[in-house]
Amino acid sequence: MIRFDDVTKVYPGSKRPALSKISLEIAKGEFVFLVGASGSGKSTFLRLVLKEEKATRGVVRVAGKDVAKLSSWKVPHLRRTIGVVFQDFRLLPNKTVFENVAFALQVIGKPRHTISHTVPEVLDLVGLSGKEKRFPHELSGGEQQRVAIARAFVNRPAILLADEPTGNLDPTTSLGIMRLLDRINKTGTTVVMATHDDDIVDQMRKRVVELTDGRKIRDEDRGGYATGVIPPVPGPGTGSHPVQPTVPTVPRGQRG
Ligand SMILES: Nc1ncnc2c1ncn2[C@@H]1O[C@H](COP(=O)(O)OP(=O)(O)OP(=O)(O)O)[C@@H](O)[C@H]1O
Repeated sequence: MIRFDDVTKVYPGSKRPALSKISLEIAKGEFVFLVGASGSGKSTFLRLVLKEEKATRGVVRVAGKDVAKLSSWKVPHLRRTIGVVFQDFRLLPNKTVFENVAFALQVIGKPRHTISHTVPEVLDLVGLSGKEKRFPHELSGGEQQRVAIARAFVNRPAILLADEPTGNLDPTTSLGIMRLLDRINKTGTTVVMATHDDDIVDQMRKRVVELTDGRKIRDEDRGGYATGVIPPVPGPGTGSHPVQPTVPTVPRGQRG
């Protein structure tokens, strides 16, 4: 679904690459966490997928297509197959919940009758039925992020990119958002999420790709936020502070 072949990105005027020689494949339906310190290149990775930035070297493929070879009139089509969610929600403040989600369908020319039945469906999916008429300032942060996810998902994109979606939320609210992203992933949507949230990564046990200074230093199935330990599975009797087993982790592709 997403494939990087030896991709390097150097921003104009910068000496150090934001991404350096990244090769990686994300299959349809995968859930991948992108982790790494601030400035390690996570957002740049997402921008290259969206063709908001061009790779300096290497090839970025999305749904089998080399994005560098897409003519400019095909870029909106590429972006329609990708939903995006940000840390700061980016809702339209003077539109209601319904209108924020409906707008995503209006701009791609969906007819009114499609909008009137699709928007309530997706608002139900994200747990916001009954709040259609609220404005963003009348919602909690978690609810605003649910609206943003509804808007990103209403067109059933093949890929959902999330850049620090829990960055402004408390731990409990964050967990609710992660459950929602997990549900969306289970519908077949490929999810790539950049995050600094170690608790979330440790609890979810998904594929983890770690970047340092633009280089990929780890790609691990069911990984934790940090290298070297498999996160604990909370279970009966473990309480809220389960003992963390220190066992070798399994690099991607080497699992038996
Ligand atoms: N538009 C730009 N022009 C020049 N340099 C940029 C630009 N955007 C990002 N960079 C640089 O590229 C590097 C990677 O930045 P990027 O935003 O991808 O990192 P990040 O891992 O997403 O960071 P954060 O976790 O803080 O969002 C950084 O050194 C940053 O300063």
